[in-house]
Amino acid sequence: MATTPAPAQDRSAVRTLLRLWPYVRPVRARLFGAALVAIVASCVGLVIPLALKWMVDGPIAGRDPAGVWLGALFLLLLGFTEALLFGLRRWLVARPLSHVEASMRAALYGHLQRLPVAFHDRWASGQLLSRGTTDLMLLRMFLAFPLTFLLVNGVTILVGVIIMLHQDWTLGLVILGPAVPVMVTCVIFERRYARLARRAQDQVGDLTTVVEESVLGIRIIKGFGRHRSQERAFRDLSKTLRGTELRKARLLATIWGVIVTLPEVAIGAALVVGVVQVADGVLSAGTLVAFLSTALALRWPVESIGFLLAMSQEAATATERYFEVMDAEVEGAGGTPAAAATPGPGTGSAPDADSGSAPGTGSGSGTGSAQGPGSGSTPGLGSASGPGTRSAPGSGNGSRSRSGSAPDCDEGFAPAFGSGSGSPSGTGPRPGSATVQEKGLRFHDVRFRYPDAPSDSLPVLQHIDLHIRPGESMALVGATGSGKTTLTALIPRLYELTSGRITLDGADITGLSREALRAKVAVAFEEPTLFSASVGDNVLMGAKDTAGHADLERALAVAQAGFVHSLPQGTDTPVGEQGLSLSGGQRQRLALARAVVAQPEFLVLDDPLSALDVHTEAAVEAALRQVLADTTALIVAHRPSTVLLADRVALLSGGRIAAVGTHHELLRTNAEYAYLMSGEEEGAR
Ligand SMILES: Nc1ncnc2c1ncn2[C@@H]1O[C@H](COP(=O)(O)OP(=O)(O)OP(=O)(O)O)[C@@H](O)[C@H]1O
Repeated sequence: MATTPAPAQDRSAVRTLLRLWPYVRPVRARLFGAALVAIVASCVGLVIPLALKWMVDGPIAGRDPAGVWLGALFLLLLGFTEALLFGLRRWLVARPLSHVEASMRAALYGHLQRLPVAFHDRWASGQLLSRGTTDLMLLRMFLAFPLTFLLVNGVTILVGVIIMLHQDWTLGLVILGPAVPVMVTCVIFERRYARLARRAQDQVGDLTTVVEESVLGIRIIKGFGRHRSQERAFRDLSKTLRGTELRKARLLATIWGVIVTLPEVAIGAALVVGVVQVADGVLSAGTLVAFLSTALALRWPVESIGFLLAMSQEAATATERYFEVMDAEVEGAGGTPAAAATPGPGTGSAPDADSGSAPGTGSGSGTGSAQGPGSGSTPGLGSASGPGTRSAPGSGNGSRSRSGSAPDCDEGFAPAFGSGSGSPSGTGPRPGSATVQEKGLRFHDVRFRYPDAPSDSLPVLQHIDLHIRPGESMALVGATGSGKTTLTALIPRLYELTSGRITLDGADITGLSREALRAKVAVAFEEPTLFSASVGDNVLMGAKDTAGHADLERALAVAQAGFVHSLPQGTDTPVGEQGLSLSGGQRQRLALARAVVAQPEFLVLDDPLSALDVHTEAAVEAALRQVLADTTALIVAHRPSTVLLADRVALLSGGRIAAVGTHHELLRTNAEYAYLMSGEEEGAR
């Protein structure tokens, strides 16, 4: 399970909450206005005891009914004004705060999209979901309530205490007696509550993860009859969360008890002292009434401090959790076009070449201009121009021309790669363009270790030197877990290299802007992920915004995905969440269509035909051959039928390229390869 970073110890809640300022800034006028209105409303409430004093010492003592009616009317007016002002405050904050919540949520979502895959590998999805939902709701509630009322209540208490001291300072001191113990309790409470709030909010994230996994994996759970154990896991987590929530409630109850009891005792004591003073004739009855009314009016502002502090702590925790994600470094947009155009030692081989770019700073400086000259001929998907009529793979001389077998081979395995007959246009060196050796897709001494792997563990890939020539397709074969998927993920920079370089037509991929890189390279993964959108939208996701119906149809034809036309709404049919309304093979064909729709220069396919029946596979292969004729491709393959799509095969073993050659050469010369292919070899022949 992914983890979340350990919570910061003893952080300052105020400092943490201040980080919200950039989001609150645009609505500051409304917020301050609302706070001012609330302060006025509270102070209006404090005038009521003074009006009472006037009534008791005046019209009531003088038995003046008209005065009493006048006083009552005045009290009614004050009460009405107070209610109206509090209503106005609510109206002032409601809309801007929902705007703050929405903009924070949008910023979080945008940031999540830009974070590297390594980040998503580390973080449980439930933890991210809970940050985007529960935590942001807590923040909105904090801005709407505690933020204003901690200020409003503070001012109200201050004004109330001044009024009370002014009425009778001895009674005032009696009332102020519990202030110090209440404050000490609040400080202790705050620290403990902060720890519990953090724990509870993390546990909500864990619970969300379990729910999400269970919903997504419902078929497996049902298929294996695991619903009871899932329920148990869920129940255990909810029990833990309930325990934390109960501890929070107990803590809140304790502080509430202290905050309510001590002032009540003080009011009781003030009442006794006051009555004695009135009896002694030192204090007027009206003053005592006013004093006690003021003290009672302050009860709510004092009592609410407990839960306002609790809500503030929860908001501070939510802020902390929110910024744990927002502070994570996003993928840089890439290097400069210059760097891209001039490959060479040191150009961007550092794995963190793009790190450090703060959100929003990645200005995508690189553009398509980074492409090597001569590489721009976009292959027509269905055109099958030139040597598309490749002879049966495995013949050792793939009819597709190659630019010589020279030093593009790896680590000394250089079986004679066929007799590359003829030379394809666009592969020869031109003045100022990348040399023959540089053209195509090239791995230069690539080493890779997953960012979260222990530093003393062996890298998944090391000393990878591989050259896929322009227009060539290479199959990547290796045992399960040998690192094939990892290798393919490095080309579109889903992960940064630990060391070494990958170049496309001589341009270091770290020097290309992400946009330019992803425009050149298209990928289809083994797990075909679809989104809850229409079939057409899912496929066109791989194309430029300008792509239209013709591109869609061409890509569907290549992927043999004609089945979409028999769906109820054709290409407009929604595929449902994760495309689960389609079969695995159908999903895989749509993912393949998405990869080829943009007619990419470089195609990376991770075992793209694994879920297809033999007939569909043969049809897709026939169509794919046309695409591959003009595309430089790396195809992860487990089966000879897929391997046969490629001109050459690279065998990945022990994290290294162990051999490169044609299918038949490797079958003859490499025991491991022969073993890997043996399962289906007979059938293929
Ligand atoms: N995100 C990750 N974090 C850490 N290690 C990983 C991660 N993904 C894969 N690995 C490890 O990297 C190694 C290579 O995995 P990879 O998926 O590249 O193998 P593969 O050759 O594609 O396997 P298969 O043929 O089964 O698809 C495995 O040992 C795997 O455990």
